[in-house]
Amino acid sequence: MNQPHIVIEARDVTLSLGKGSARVDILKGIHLDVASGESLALLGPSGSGKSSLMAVLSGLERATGGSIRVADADFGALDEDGLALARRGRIGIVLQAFHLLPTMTAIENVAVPLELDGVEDAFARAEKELTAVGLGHRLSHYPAQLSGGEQQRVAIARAIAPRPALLFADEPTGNLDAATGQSIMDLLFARQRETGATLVMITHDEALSRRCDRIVTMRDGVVISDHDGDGPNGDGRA
Ligand SMILES: Nc1ncnc2c1ncn2[C@@H]1O[C@H](COP(=O)(O)OP(=O)(O)OP(=O)(O)O)[C@@H](O)[C@H]1O
Repeated sequence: MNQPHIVIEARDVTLSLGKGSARVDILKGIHLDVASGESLALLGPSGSGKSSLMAVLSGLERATGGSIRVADADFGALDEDGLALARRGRIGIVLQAFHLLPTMTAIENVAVPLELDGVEDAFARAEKELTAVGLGHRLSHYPAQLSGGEQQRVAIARAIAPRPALLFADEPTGNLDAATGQSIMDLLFARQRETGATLVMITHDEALSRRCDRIVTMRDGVVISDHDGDGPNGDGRA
């Protein structure tokens, strides 16, 4: 069998903020390989460093030490512009607060970033993505006219529309009721598998984490466990 392609390679990654007595060591030597197409849940108590790890792996924040390669880009060797370019089209992010632009309709929220990236059929693609998440009848609605679950579906469509190799999600169901959260996760997993994207998802929900191929647990800035979940590429082994 072929070796899986590694899309995230983190080696001894550290993140410290502040200087002198104000210095806080947030990530204390993270070693992580994530294979293409894998879904990975990041679990851990509040303050354990999950969001910080996601920020450095997605190129939003620069690690203090160690090395990070994502989709064959060496993040340590890139300046801010290079990091922005490396993220563009390769990395999609879905956050707990949906961060839709309130003055734009659903279709504009998805299409305008595509247009800025030079995609020619941006509106046609946005319509297709919104239809795929069940919002074909809500294209011209503004975020304020949509429910929380619908807004999160727009955010998912927007993150997936550029066909990123990597999808990061930070508690994507945190603001939704249980039933809506469940349907959003069904959708996120379905779209992730259809597009072959790798998914890294922060969650506090252990049941949800088990739906991923792999569960990585952090505590106090380090990984304390890494095992298979029940997702199609994991086999449920502890
Ligand atoms: N800008 C900052 N300056 C100082 N400390 C920070 C900063 N950002 C984060 N921290 C600290 O780093 C630690 C890790 O934070 P992080 O947000 O990554 O944790 P988390 O596991 O995602 O938590 P949560 O589940 O509550 O979102 C926390 O102790 C936090 O207070």
